Amino acid sequence: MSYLELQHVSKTIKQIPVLEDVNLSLVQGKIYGFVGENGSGKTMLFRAILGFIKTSGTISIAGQKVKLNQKLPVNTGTIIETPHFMASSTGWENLKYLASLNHLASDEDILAAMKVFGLDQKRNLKVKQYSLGMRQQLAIIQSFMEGQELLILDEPTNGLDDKSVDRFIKLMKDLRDQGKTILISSHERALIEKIADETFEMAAGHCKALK
Ligand SMILES: Nc1ncnc2c1ncn2[C@@H]1O[C@H](COP(=O)(O)OP(=O)(O)OP(=O)(O)O)[C@@H](O)[C@H]1O
Repeated sequence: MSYLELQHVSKTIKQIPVLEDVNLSLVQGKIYGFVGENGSGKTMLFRAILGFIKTSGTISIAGQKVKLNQKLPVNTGTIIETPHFMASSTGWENLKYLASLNHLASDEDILAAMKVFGLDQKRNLKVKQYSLGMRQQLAIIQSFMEGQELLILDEPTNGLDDKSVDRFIKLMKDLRDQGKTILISSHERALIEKIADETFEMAAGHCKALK
């Protein structure tokens, strides 16, 4: 049965179609990759799935409709464009604050998630002292530390070095093996080839399956 379903999803901004009749039927427990050139609609598609923009057509997750700017049907971890954190607080304080919104991640969960990237060693540094890659690691950590069952990650490896990308790939496959459903967009086809069980290509708002 389909877990995440899009039926005839379209979006036009200022007379320009940015999503054109997108139809998707995704099952639980897989990694789905989305490739496409700059401006092809990857971010728009993810924003639509998250209920951040109004579209025509229907989007449903776990059998429930996604509604504009409302809580999603399932706990969903996201990275959409440049992640924002409180720069004058430490990495740890930022994650503790985010965890306090849902009360789902314990201190142990947060620490275990930080350890995936070795960021636990830097947890008491202020985010403004973090490198670009460390900030991206923090964004990845917040997206899965609560055991979120759906992950929607837009260009999640931006700024990561090779070792961190390898850790990210292993992490995603481990989460997939635990039954999580993961959508990843990237303009790097090589990453998507390594990580995705199924791949879609976005081009001028159209979305087509590649394998
Ligand atoms: N706020 C906006 N107003 C008008 N058009 C927009 C807006 N945001 C995005 N677009 C347009 O929507 C289209 C899809 O953009 P989108 O950000 O989804 O592309 P993308 O595939 O994620 O690109 P990138 O790889 O550069 O992140 C582009 O033509 C873009 O110009």
